[in-house]
Amino acid sequence: MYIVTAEEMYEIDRYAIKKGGIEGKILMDNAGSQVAQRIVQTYDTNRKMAIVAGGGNNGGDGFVIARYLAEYGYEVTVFQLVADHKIKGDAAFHKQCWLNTSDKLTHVTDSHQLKQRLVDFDVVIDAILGIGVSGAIREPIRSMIDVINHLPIEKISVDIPSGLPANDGIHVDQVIQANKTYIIEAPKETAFCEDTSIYYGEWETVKIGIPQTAYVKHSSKKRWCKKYVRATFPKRDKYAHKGSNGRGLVIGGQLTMPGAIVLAARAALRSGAGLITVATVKENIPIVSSSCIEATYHLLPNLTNRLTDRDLEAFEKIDAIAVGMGIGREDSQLLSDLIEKLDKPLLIDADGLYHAKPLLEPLLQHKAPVVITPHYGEMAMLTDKTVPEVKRSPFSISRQFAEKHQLYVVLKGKYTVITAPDGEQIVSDQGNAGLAKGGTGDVLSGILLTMVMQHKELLSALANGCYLHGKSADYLVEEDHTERDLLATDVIEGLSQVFRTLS
Ligand SMILES: NC(=O)C1=CN([C@@H]2O[C@H](COP(=O)(O)OP(=O)(O)OC[C@H]3O[C@@H](n4cnc5c(N)ncnc54)[C@H](O)[C@@H]3O)[C@@H](O)[C@H]2O)[C@@H](O)CC1
Ligand SMILES: Nc1ncnc2c1ncn2[C@@H]1O[C@H](COP(=O)(O)OP(=O)(O)O)[C@@H](O)[C@H]1O
Ligand SMILES: [K+]
Repeated sequence: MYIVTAEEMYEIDRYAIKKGGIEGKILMDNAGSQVAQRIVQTYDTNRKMAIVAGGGNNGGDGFVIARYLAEYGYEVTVFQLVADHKIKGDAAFHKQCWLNTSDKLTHVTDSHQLKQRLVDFDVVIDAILGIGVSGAIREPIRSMIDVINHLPIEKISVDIPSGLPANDGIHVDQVIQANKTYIIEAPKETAFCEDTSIYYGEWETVKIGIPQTAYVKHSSKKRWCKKYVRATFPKRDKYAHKGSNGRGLVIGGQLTMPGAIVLAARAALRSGAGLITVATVKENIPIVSSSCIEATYHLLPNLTNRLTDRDLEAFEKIDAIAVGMGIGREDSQLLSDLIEKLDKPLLIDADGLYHAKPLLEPLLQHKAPVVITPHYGEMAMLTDKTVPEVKRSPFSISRQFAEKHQLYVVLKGKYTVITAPDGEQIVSDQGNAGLAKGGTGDVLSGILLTMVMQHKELLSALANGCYLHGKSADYLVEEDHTERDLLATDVIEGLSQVFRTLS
């Protein structure tokens, strides 16, 4: 499934109209009829339907929905919230179609009037504003949205809750709080931003006949799902040996944080790595090795000094490195040596990200791919922004950072946004609030380390890793655990169930 910005959606519409030869009027008819069909499946015909229509094409969809719902036997009234001259083009065409068969059209000019009218209805269908919204919401629409939000009736939004922009990063002013949104064709960025997804209520997409090629050409973002995982997940070679499944190195684990590397190493092994070496301080090894006996160990005198020739020689055999889990924030030369002296794919997580911040220049010169896996707080630190700023613009901030520093960014959260250095993005929305616990990020790093070693294409490697992590948590919560008791170690054990569903 593709995710779009408003600009991309307009390009996609234009492509369907110009190249596909499907007229805008037909697309609008398809949109309205598809939404109406969904409504029919949810509500009895004795429910009174109010459609609130604005002046753009979203309002046009509203007129089409009215016509189809009336055909299905509902009592429908359209409340037109703008002056007649504002309704143009395809929307005016469909308004006329409605008027050809019905006289149920009421002009409403202020919010008091709207409130009085709507009290008699069971469901309000919000076709006020679509993806063409810009700037602060103007009166009287602003107060009308407020009135609708305060009415105790079901609210169904068409394409997007009115008032909400499609793109991330825009200040949200006044928005319909929908119970359900029928999104036309492709979800917009704001459906995957923590601050704005709430306005959509539940949502589903309706197809209106736009060809897939339009998305391939004009969208740079996908929502990752099982279909993509199956298509990109590497097959395990029957004749594989441990060397061919990837030799990974996990570096980290201060004396106070040995658990972080245990989780990462075990997750990497459970994800199918051939060999995992843990490089940590001597005192940690008895603890770590008793929890992860399959790994091998490399002693570091500390996590701050430069790497010795002996270290570098040992690391030469490695296919990829994950560094930073439980490494602490003391001044350290370790990361700069890994960047300068080894040309291995490098995944940097947790405290490693604090060490990476002053090394963004050398990281740009690193000969192998670099992946960073920040949560919102770490991303705010890396970009000198605040957490609310990152939350408001997860797509644009990740893209700017990935393009500028030529690295892969995995911005973790309820919606994890994965960005390639060329700006292509994937959203992974598997997982649940059971993952909101210390250690689950370390597990993700281990899984991603293995994925990086086993895939040819890195963006799908990272997306597949996030899918495995989230899906494991989802299965565990559906069966043996709850969001409350789920632990990071459980997520490692749950991986086998996810792998089974992929074969
Ligand atoms: N081929 C197409 O173009 C299709 C478009 N569709 C619908 O068309 C919508 C987009 O249509 P439009 O581009 O006409 O955009 P809108 O329907 O969002 O309408 C934009 C109009 O709303 C008003 N407006 C914008 N910002 C405002 C603000 N801050 N305060 C008050 N009023 C404001 C302006 O008068 C502006 O012209 C989509 O969301 C979707 O519902 C569907 O019908 C499917 C096909
Ligand atoms: N509410 C949530 N829904 C889905 N996934 C979540 C949620 N909260 C956290 N996660 C996931 O859990 C992981 C937490 O990582 P992180 O914050 O780095 O934890 P830690 O560093 O403590 O191990 C990320 O993969 C994130 O996407
Ligand atoms: K709307």
